[in-house]
Amino acid sequence: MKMTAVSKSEPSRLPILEMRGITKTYGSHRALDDVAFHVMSGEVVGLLGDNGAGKSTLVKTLSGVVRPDDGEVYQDGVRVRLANHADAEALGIETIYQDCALVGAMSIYRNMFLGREETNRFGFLDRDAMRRKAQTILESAVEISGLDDPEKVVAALSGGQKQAVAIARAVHFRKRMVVFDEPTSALSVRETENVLASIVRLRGEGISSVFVTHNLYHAKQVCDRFVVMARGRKILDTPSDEVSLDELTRIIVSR
Ligand SMILES: Nc1ncnc2c1ncn2[C@@H]1O[C@H](COP(=O)(O)OP(=O)(O)OP(=O)(O)O)[C@@H](O)[C@H]1O
Repeated sequence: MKMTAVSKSEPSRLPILEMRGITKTYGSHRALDDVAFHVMSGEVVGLLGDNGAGKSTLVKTLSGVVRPDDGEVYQDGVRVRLANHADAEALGIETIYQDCALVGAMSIYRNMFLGREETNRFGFLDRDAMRRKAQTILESAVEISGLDDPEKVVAALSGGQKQAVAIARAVHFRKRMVVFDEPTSALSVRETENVLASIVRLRGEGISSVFVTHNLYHAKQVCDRFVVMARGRKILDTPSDEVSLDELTRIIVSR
């Protein structure tokens, strides 16, 4: 991993993640054009914009799924590599997509420990330990009904319940930042409220969130700052209390 120290004049105010000059081209189309994006500790950043604005592409660079053609990434002021999923893991970034990337055929507890399975001293999977821990995690991190049995198969869960499992996993493994890619678009009103409450709870734990959504009301409820994209460029970066919903709508629609 390439690590280059940069100025640390204000250590406490360094972003936990900062991207500079991010560019991504598909053929002749610039999906991201010299984008600067940062997230502070415990901050909820709403990533907004019309269809095709570049939100998903930016989120995919954050989660290491898309490798930009150009640009730099810094964590706590130190230049880091973010070129694949393993890099994102190492930087403490968890992405929660609509389908949450959980394995449907596996139980809740197996999904919670996917890739980080606990083993006993003989090297075998310690299912009891994982089951017990999953139970505790679900009880403490998730306020959503239907998640009391860690043995339940994930395919049998609703969209909101799946997201709750993914969120609980992020909290338990002390992620620094959770990226939500349109998490509420397929959820019921109650499930949406639960996801929004989870984002607020994550902030309480000092975990930052990037919240991609088309729903400005939801964004306004939980975001500290808005970043608006249009045609691959960042066109607005503002504290959420400095812009009204009407203004936001106008800015997004006018581009
Ligand atoms: N794999 C790809 N191949 C070619 N073009 C792509 C690819 N991914 C994205 N694009 C293009 O890049 C642009 C930005 O797409 P992106 O999915 O990032 O937008 P978005 O803001 O997330 O839109 P939406 O809200 O509709 O999901 C679009 O014009 C899209 O067609």
